[in-house]
Amino acid sequence: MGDFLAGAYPWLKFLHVISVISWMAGLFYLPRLYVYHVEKVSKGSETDALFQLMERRLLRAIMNPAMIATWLFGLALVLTPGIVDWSMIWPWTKAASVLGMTWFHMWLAARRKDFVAGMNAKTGRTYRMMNEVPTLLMIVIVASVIVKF
Ligand code: HEM
Repeated sequence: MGDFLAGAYPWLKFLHVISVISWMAGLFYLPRLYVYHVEKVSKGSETDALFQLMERRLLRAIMNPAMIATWLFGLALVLTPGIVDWSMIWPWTKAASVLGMTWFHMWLAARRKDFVAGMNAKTGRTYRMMNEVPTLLMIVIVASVIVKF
């Protein structure tokens, strides 16, 4: 299995990065949709239904599959011989940040259910602030995998 993963390494990394880009696009865009949803749309209106549809499609059709693919190809890279040296710092900062990113994804999914139930209690300001979370985590992750401190 080690030999197979080592041979497939460039392709695994290619697939990992493509999945990451798709996942991140959703992680940046969904909180922006929530900002406009909470600030500009009245509950029960036609626009409310349209926002709920866009949010559901973005989460189910793009973000969930992209997150799963990112994890699968990322874990395959972890198992590839000679790629991760756990005595260094970067695998730990990366691991902590991807767990944070996954938590953020789950938080967004829970907030979508609040909108569906007509029970959103968060303000546009909260969603604007939470929008910075994936940016900060992305900076730590990319520094970890590129600089490899
Ligand atoms: C979800 C769990 C994840 C796991 C288990 C994982 C694991 C890995 C591993 C082991 C590598 C190979 C490093 C190397 O070749 O030296 C890698 C590469 C990479 N990862 Fe992840 N990763 C995950 C999520 C992410 C996320 C969320 C991002 C971006 C926000 C990301 C960005 C990258 C990039 C840009 C590379 C290529 C670095 C290079 O050029 O070598 N990864 N990942």
